[in-house]
Amino acid sequence: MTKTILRALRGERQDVPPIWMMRQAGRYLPEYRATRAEAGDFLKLCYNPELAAEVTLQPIRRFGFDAAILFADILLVPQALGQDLWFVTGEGPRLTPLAEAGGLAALRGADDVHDTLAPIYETVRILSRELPPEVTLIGFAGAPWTVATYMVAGRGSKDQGAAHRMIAEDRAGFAALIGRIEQATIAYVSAQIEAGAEVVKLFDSWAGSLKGTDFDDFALAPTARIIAALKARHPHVPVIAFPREAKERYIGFARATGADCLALDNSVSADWAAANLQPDGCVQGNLAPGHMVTGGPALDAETRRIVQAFSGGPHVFNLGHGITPDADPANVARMIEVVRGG
Ligand SMILES: Cc1c2[nH]c(c1CCC(=O)O)Cc1[nH]c(c(CCC(=O)O)c1C)Cc1[nH]c(c(CCC(=O)O)c1C)Cc1[nH]c(c(C)c1CCC(=O)O)C2
Repeated sequence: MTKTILRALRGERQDVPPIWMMRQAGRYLPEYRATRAEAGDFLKLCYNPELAAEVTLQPIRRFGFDAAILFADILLVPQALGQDLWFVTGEGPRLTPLAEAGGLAALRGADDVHDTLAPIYETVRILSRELPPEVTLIGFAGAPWTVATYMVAGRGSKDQGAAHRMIAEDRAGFAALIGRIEQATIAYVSAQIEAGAEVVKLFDSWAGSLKGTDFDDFALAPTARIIAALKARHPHVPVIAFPREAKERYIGFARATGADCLALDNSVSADWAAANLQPDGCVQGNLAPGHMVTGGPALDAETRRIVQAFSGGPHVFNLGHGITPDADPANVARMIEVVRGG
């Protein structure tokens, strides 16, 4: 029997939507914190296939989600391209800003990423052996724009100002950077699929800060080219696109890029998305992650409202963004119970 997530991604409506959660392996779980301590730090955990597979499996064992997402990070691609990467506890990722690191010319070619990323493919192989047969394995990468914002600034930023400045000052140079990330992403994600990933998700977490033709050139077009390249090699592997905070640019995004499913943030309304996006294919997401912290009757009500809003078409239940470290695992268990009819 085809797995529930694959059925949804192929456009099938189901009475009970399949469910998984962004950042389901993470610091809100005590078993994750223990395994990360055993690995040493977050990056060592990403590059340790046995332990990365272990943390991927933890939320499956604890909650029985319908999908597991490979444990890794979108910033491993810039690292594989040769940019220094480290994480500052409590603050987030740091890279040597691209201009200081010698610019695009100093980066490796897109086909040279596999030496660094080989342990990730090993994690995927372990997971495809060890996951329960009904659970779907999702691979992922960052979309080029979001990855580029970190590469240019050397860190996360609220407004992605450094990348926008580069677009204004050197549009051709920025387009070349996007092209390099795009090629590396195709190589990386193809290798994940060949190792056993059954679905791919492309995270464009900062898509919302691109407007007009910048959105077309740096969010929509690179995503469309990546999906076209993946579909040429692996036509049966569904792709989930996540142009977070794209607002009205969500409309038509699935059709224009060839994505099989749109992941929704929690700023769009479920009724609007059901009317405007679901007719084009599967939708995923939308529950505000804060409910995993606060729980209670509002969690039940919002979960039911989203299930109801999307009940007329293909739907994968998920949050609108990643679960936060202060979340209570009991609220996750309750959300799943409500989705499955409790
Ligand atoms: C922008 C982005 C990143 N990474 C990712 C994105 C896109 C999705 C989003 O918008 O959140 C994607 C990501 N990061 C991680 C995963 C693993 C799979 C999963 O969802 O469980 C995935 C899919 C692990 C992680 N990636 C990170 C953690 C926390 C690290 C830790 O354990 O200390 C995890 C579990 C670190 C990370 N990684 C990144 C940041 C900004 C941070 C710091 C912020 C934070 O701490 O939450 C870059």
